[in-house]
Amino acid sequence: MSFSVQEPGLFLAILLGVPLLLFLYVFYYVAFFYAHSVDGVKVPRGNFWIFPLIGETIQAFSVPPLVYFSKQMQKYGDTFTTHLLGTPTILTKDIELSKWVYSQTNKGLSNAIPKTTRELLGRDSIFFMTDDVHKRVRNLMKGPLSINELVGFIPTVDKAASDSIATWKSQKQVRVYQEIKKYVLYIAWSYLITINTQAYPYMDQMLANVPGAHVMEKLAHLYYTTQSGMMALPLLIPGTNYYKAMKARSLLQGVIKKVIADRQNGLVKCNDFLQSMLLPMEDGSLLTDDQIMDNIFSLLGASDATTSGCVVWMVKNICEHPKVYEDLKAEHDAIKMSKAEGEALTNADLKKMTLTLWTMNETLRLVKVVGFFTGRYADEDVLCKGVAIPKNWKIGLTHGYHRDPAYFPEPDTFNPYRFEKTPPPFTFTPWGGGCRTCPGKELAKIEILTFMYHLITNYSFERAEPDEGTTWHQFPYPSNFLPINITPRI
Ligand code: HEM
Repeated sequence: MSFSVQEPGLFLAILLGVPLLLFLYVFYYVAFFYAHSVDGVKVPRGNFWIFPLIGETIQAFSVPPLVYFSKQMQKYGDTFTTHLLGTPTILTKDIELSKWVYSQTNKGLSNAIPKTTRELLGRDSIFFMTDDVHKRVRNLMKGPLSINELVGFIPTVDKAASDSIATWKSQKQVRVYQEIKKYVLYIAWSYLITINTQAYPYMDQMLANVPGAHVMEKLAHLYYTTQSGMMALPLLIPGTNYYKAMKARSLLQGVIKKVIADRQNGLVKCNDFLQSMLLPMEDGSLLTDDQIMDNIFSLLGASDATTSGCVVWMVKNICEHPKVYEDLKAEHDAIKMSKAEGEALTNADLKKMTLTLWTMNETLRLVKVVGFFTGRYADEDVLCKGVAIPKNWKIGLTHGYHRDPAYFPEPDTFNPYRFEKTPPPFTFTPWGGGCRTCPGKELAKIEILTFMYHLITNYSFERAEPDEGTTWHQFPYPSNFLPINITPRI
């Protein structure tokens, strides 16, 4: 259909009607937005820009998140209102408010995770559990993820780090982020669900059409395909990333379900995380297959970008701080000297890596590796510490107090030695807080310290591209995956 000056009525209606509708919509939205309050308390000051669906999304994502936060916080204070990715959002660096939010699981707040991620992680994931179910599943996970249990896993991590570093022998340059991601994923699979091709002969058949030289590579391929759908538009149309991700997930799901069935039938018994998930919870009930599967998926996802992100930023920081690098060499060389050739690291060795631990902490203080926009959705109107969080709004936790000079003098300077003194309570929260505190932090520490030991004792390294930028795609990482020039140490 076309219209022309022969249809002046229609033309005039469109000419006046469209702007009028747009004006009314924006007017309604402005009124609706500013009228928002909880028990008479208005939402914090801020700006949501003129188009409600877009809000400040473009401004917020076109600069590093820290630049955006500090600009808005200078204008509006430690807690401000904005509109990001279609959601009215309150962002805060206020310690009391953050502490309160972290401590809630069942009082009207749920994890703010995009819909696509939710579908791919699975609805029965720990990330979306609340109330008693969350508590019971956390308690079940506590055992296998405790340091006492993990001590027995250190030799496996040690071998994985040593093997990973050994593959660099013929190379002069490696990209740290790519290498570390392979290592972290391998460990996650090994710990969560022991994959043994002899015990699971059907796996070869199920994965026959998946690219990869062996089962682990095929599983990694499926995992990464699933991951690529996490930030994609939820279009279930052949060819889209989301469609491919859902297909990969369904294949992985089939494989894991068969492994679970073998364990339940007692055909295979392994000492891994999955075996612990088959035990009864404190009320005597068992997890369903879907709950087990979704949580294995969730732990794979939760461990991957975070641990890899931490290591890659640590290596970058070490390259840029020669004194720290020299002191770390001394720390690791002393441990190496105390061990026989090829002897695996022990928990006692890891405990000697004090400066490495401080370097990890300092890195996590400066870079929020879990992504800058973590937080909670309000399932009902919430009033907390004088801040109104209306129903369906998001409260985003920026960890901005990590850069508060009152707690961390010269906060923008990389200085691991500051961790010689424990920071004041709740000023340093890289693992979150309250009942959702990261349950994988002990495993992450073992992976990180062990990898740094093998890297530092085997190679001298320097940045190959000192001007490399940062990509802020969900999780921050060096844009070219941090290429480093390496020379074997004799
Ligand atoms: C350097 C590495 C890591 C960092 C910095 C980190 C950080 C965090 C943070 C801040 C949270 C809380 C998020 C929130 O409250 O919204 C969290 C939750 C979680 N993390 Fe980690 N994490 C790391 C590694 C791991 C690893 C290796 C695993 C698994 C083995 C893991 C499993 C989880 C799980 C399952 C949750 C959700 C807990 C719940 O909702 O109850 N994380 N992590």
